[in-house]
Amino acid sequence: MEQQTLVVVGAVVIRDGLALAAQRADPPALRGRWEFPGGKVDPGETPADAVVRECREELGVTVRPLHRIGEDAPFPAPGPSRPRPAVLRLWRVELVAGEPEALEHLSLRWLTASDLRTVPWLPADVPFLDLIAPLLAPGTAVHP
Ligand SMILES: Nc1nc2c([nH]c(=O)n2[C@H]2C[C@H](O)[C@@H](COP(=O)(O)OP(=O)(O)OP(=O)(O)O)O2)c(=O)[nH]1
Repeated sequence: MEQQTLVVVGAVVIRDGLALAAQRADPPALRGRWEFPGGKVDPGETPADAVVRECREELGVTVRPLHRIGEDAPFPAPGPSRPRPAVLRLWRVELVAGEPEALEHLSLRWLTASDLRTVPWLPADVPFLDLIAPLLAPGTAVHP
């Protein structure tokens, strides 16, 4: 039987020309890799609502989705027995309230365009970096 494609949303929080990147804590195979805060869309939930929910759960902040960045990027999501077909869908979001905290991640970093490729991203995120870099300040952050 064909498996339904899983939709994973990621929030690209940009503030003062810096993009927020989050370092995964788990599962062990993904620990230490970097991603955009987010997760799986729940049944009956819109992807934009999932972005807002995940940012509240993972960062403790309120965000407002602005627009999607690029197209869905297919990737094999790790499953309990074998990988599931999934797509990564990124949204640019505005930080409305709160200061992001690593509630579920190992750490957070604010990245400039030149910092963007200095962290080991999950593979599905890499094609998006060319679209995100032009939205960011060019130089190296003083307090990344
Ligand atoms: N959140 C997020 N997940 C990503 C990104 N890139 C990428 O390949 N993934 C993968 C990692 C995971 O296999 C999957 C998302 O799973 P997740 O564990 O974050 O989802 P979730 O928050 O809903 O967690 P759970 O309820 O299943 O525990 O998508 C990204 O930028 N952000």
